[in-house]
Amino acid sequence: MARDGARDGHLGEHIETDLLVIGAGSGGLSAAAGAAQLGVGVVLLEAGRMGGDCLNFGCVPSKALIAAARHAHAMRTGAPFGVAPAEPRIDYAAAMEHVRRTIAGIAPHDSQERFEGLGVRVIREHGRFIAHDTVDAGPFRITARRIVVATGSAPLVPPIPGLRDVPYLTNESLFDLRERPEHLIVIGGGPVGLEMAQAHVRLGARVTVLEGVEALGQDDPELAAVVLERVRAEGVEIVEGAMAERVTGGAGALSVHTRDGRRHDGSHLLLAVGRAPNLADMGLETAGVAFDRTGIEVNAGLRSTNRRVYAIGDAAQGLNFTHVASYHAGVVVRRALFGLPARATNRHIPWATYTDPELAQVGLTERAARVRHGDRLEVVRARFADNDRARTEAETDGLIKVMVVRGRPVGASIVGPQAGELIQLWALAIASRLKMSAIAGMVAPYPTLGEISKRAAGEYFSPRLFENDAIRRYVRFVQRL
Ligand SMILES: Cc1cc2nc3c(=O)[nH]c(=O)nc-3n(C[C@H](O)[C@H](O)[C@H](O)COP(=O)(O)OP(=O)(O)OC[C@H]3O[C@@H](n4cnc5c(N)ncnc54)[C@H](O)[C@@H]3O)c2cc1C
Ligand SMILES: NC(=O)c1ccc[n+]([C@@H]2O[C@H](COP(=O)([O-])OP(=O)(O)OC[C@H]3O[C@@H](n4cnc5c(N)ncnc54)[C@H](O)[C@@H]3O)[C@@H](O)[C@H]2O)c1
Repeated sequence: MARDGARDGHLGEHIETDLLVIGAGSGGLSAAAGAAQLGVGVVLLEAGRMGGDCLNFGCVPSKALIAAARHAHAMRTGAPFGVAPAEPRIDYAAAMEHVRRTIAGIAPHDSQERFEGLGVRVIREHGRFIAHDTVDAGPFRITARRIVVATGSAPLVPPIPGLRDVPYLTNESLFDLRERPEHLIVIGGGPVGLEMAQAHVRLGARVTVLEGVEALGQDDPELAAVVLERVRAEGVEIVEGAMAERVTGGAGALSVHTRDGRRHDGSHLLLAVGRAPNLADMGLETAGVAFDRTGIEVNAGLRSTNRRVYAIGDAAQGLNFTHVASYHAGVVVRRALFGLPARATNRHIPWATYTDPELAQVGLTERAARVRHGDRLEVVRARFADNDRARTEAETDGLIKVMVVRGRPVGASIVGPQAGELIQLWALAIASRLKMSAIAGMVAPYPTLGEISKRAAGEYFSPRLFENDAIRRYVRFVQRL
């Protein structure tokens, strides 16, 4: 409902609505679509591009560039298959054109027009709280019964001396490049850094990754090591324990000085040292919404310290993934619109890093499971080297580890081909509290990479079956009968 704003001293339009969503990225779009389709009045604010980070600067462009790089890599590595290896002639601008086309192809799904078609009132303005239930956005003042903050995050720019004096790239500018960097220095060995490092080396750039602590440090170190070994073998120089402390030089010739006293020279610099939630200039204090540098403080129902205001996705404290933002949106819709006691948990949330080989995780890592469950933990493993499909593809690097407590998986870690696809079975198993017997009993088509999951479950039961004297005696007894 819109009313004349002049009465409250505001000269623009004053809108009253059931739900105001701030931010049209993965989280905000899911929340707005869900609510609008239930017939609720929704206003959606977006200050930048519809689709947010994932579509414009994150998942989609990075995976599109990775796909281009995979083609280049395949040309160099055909020898074992009898295909003469050839050094590809790479048109970096054309690879980036594939990135642009991919974004453009998906954009209509996230567009203003589509959301207006769903009945959402889309306003392309920056939102700022002026009261606990009211947000100003350009000429609009919006009062809402419920407000969802889905403002996402931006690349963290640390206060490294000299950094602001050199042209540096982030995920927001990298995909605008049309000329291949000659020597890309990446600060940060997390998923952004490693995915883009491998893509660039495959596309013919020299690449150095400087990681202050441990590369891919959020993942199981044994599995992360498999990725790092491959990425290094492809030519990326990965320096761990190399905290960037100072940057010197200028466009085309810059140097990063690390705490260990070394200097690393390159032509371009990519910052990939994490994310900062987009919460500045939002008037959150005015609205009584508590937050810190990691995001808005929320309870299990994703409600902030202001009971009308929810926070989802990268704007909330917790994991930063597109599927988490969408999952959060579902929790908020169920809670705010249906009044259901929905709660968000990370217990069953998977994530994957799309290097080659891929690295995927759901639930507890071995280290975390050991701390939580102590001696009750059993870890079963299976290797891609023992998977027939992986052999046919000559993709035998990698393994799966499943953390099991009292017959149920509490975590799974996979490094290897299509780990991001393979982790999904374990995400389902953990979410649905399935037993290992359910996985062992599943019939998987042969030959598939997915058989590795069944094999891991088999590893759990093998010692129980084949090394159990009572079972052996019973089988002998049945045979005598
Ligand atoms: C390079 C890279 C690769 C990634 N790859 C993956 C991947 O493969 N898989 C995966 O799951 N995740 C990936 N991520 C993470 C993923 O992009 C984010 O977790 C996801 O986009 C978060 O969604 P969101 O809705 O919380 O925020 P966003 O998508 O960032 O959307 C927030 C929106 O809010 C708008 N906004 C901000 N403040 C305001 C305001 N005050 N008023 C109005 N609008 C505002 C912004 O303009 C933005 O459009 C990647 C990230 C990066 C950087
Ligand atoms: N495949 C995916 O799902 C995917 C891909 C990319 C990004 N993401 C999301 O985006 C988030 C951000 O990714 P990211 O890789 O930017 O951040 P990250 O926090 O995961 O990794 C950043 C790395 O930079 C290092 N670092 C920090 N300061 C440094 C310095 N001064 N010098 C050297 N190293 C330094 C840290 O030790 C850390 O290892 C991830 O947490 C993830 O949630 C997901």
